[in-house]
Amino acid sequence: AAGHPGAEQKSGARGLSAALAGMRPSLWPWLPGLQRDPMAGSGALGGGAGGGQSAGTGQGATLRGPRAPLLLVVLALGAYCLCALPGRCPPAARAPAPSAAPTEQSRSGRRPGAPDLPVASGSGHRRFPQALIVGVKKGGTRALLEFLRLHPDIRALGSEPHFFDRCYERGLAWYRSLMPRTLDGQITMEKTPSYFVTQEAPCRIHGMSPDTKLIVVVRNPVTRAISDYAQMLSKTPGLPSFRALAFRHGLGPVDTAWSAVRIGLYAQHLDNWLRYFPLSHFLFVSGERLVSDPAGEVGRVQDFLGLKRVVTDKHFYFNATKGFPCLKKAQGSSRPRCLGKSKGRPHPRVPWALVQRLQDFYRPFNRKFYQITGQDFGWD
Ligand SMILES: Nc1ncnc2c1ncn2[C@@H]1O[C@H](COP(=O)(O)OS(=O)(=O)O)[C@@H](OP(=O)(O)O)[C@H]1O
Repeated sequence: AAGHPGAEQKSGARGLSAALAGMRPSLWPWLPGLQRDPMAGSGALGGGAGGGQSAGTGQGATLRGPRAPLLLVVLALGAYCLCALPGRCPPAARAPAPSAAPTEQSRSGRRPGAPDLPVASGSGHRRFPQALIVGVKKGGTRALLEFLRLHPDIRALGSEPHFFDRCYERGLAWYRSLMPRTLDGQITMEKTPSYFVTQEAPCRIHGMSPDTKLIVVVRNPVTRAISDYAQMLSKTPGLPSFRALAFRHGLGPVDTAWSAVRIGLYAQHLDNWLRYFPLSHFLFVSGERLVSDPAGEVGRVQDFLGLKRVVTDKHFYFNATKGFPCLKKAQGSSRPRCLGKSKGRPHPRVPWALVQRLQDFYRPFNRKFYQITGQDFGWD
């Protein structure tokens, strides 16, 4: 059911993606010793195209030999599997044309003269998103999207398409076919939190449209990591303890190879995005304020999108049972609605000493993030 939090597509087949993803380490000038790693284990998959290239590296001699067709079939199958495994990519609204290089016009998503895909039924056109919620996982991305959907000038995809991380081979025509129809002046949006930590995502999104507006919901990286772990635990009850995963050998240094830790290195991920987009294309939303003052944060997002502030405090109430703000009326309904059980899960208890160690670990990254964004998120 599109639009329901339960409809979100979550990670899968990570091993294959990880195996295919290329390694791109690069040193951080301001934090010597830390490397930028691919996010293969974090739900941030290095897209199949890159994977295909990695898998093919060094195979030049073989490709010219008699096994070349077999190898090509294997590579094509691998790339196909990355996007075709059940539950990984949402079905297209209708069969799209095979992937083709987009024209300048089709990239823009704003239909400057050239026709969009023909309208089969309903009104409006399916367009590329002009704005994306690109992260972060467990930041509050679902809440933000559901709040924004109340705005009449926003049409958003309910599920996470994972196009720029997992399904890129399906092509831009396929991606656009997933989008809801919009009338002129309406904004198309989608959210996939793993984009923020996907090495290839900024370049790919820039290729779709360099005008794309990018929204990042950030939350204290320590709480975020614990929230991430709570989600993992709900899916895999026998998981090792938080301590065992977050610290090497349970006692040693913080393990940045663990996705729940690595996702919180916001400054490091942002650095990759800033190679493709100027800072003015970003809006950073505080996950904490989204809970304490949802109308205020959604107000900032509406301003950023150039929309009238239609969603205001009159749309929210605080649900004491849930412990979160909820909507007085959900989109397309006259009834109140809170997010589902997967949002606002109880967190496992993590000893205070470990929390402190993680806070200390993240402090320089947080400071760098505040410095780049010009916003103090108050995590330290
Ligand atoms: N209004 C409202 N209702 C419920 N939950 C809310 C709300 N606003 C923000 N949050 C916080 O959103 C956290 C989940 O973040 P995401 O939606 O980004 O998670 S996901 O990456 O899509 O799985 C979720 O994290 P946990 O509390 O750890 O479950 C919530 O804290």
